[in-house]
Amino acid sequence: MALLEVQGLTKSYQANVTVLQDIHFHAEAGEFLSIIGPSGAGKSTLLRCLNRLIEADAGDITFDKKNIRDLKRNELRKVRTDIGMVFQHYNLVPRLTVIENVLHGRFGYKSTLQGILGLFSEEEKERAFFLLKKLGIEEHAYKRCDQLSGGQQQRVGICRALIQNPKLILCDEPIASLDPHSSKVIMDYLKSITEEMGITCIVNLHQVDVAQSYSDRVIGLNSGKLVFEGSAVQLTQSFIRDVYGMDTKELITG
Ligand SMILES: Nc1ncnc2c1ncn2[C@@H]1O[C@H](COP(=O)(O)OP(=O)(O)OP(=O)(O)O)[C@@H](O)[C@H]1O
Repeated sequence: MALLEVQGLTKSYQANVTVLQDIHFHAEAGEFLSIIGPSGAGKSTLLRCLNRLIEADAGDITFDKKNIRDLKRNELRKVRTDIGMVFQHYNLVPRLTVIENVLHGRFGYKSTLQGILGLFSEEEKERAFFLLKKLGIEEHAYKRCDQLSGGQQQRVGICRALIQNPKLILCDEPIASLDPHSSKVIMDYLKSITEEMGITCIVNLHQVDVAQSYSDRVIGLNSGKLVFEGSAVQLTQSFIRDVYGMDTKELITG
């Protein structure tokens, strides 16, 4: 069985305006899956429905054999420790240090009091340093996050997701605020996470060429409908036109 199975997912924010319509797809363990589509297609809504940051109206989301949409608050909290999230604007606490931000990824495992007091074990701290080293930013561990570049902050965001020991990482336009070099660094790290750690990554992207280079599979949304699902190789010009209604040349990042 796939790690994640989505069936018939539907979402409207307002009556008669369907943002996601009957979406079906799956993601295997260790797979790198991109979601592409024009602005407003529903990519962020879809990603956020997966961990119930946004509540879908209908459909099933089966993650690790559990139907996410049926879970009660405490069960959902537990399942969310298996699902990391990486955001376009990093969502770090700017005045806190890099290491403190990374350790925030352990909050899902703590009681409220432990969380407030910032009680972390030596093992958790060692793991945080290990991850910072892996992402090449251990020298910045004690700097405030607002002293880091965008690319470095995104690496902190990835470390914070990884310290959860997730099975799945959802990345909502992780490179949309970054220059081409930093974007490549982040995409390379995300790819290595799937390959070396076996963690599934689902990544919303605006750049078709990036999706094609990094993904095992791509899904394409247009106006809330799934209009493509297949391997990067199967994503031909004709399918790209179905997704965007235009030629790829306008979508290549260069
Ligand atoms: N909270 C909300 N309330 C009402 N409508 C919303 C809300 N969030 C998103 N929408 C609408 O839902 C549609 C899909 O938005 P969504 O952000 O999921 O698209 P997207 O593909 O991620 O777009 P982008 O690439 O520009 O980020 C858009 O028409 C948007 O205006």
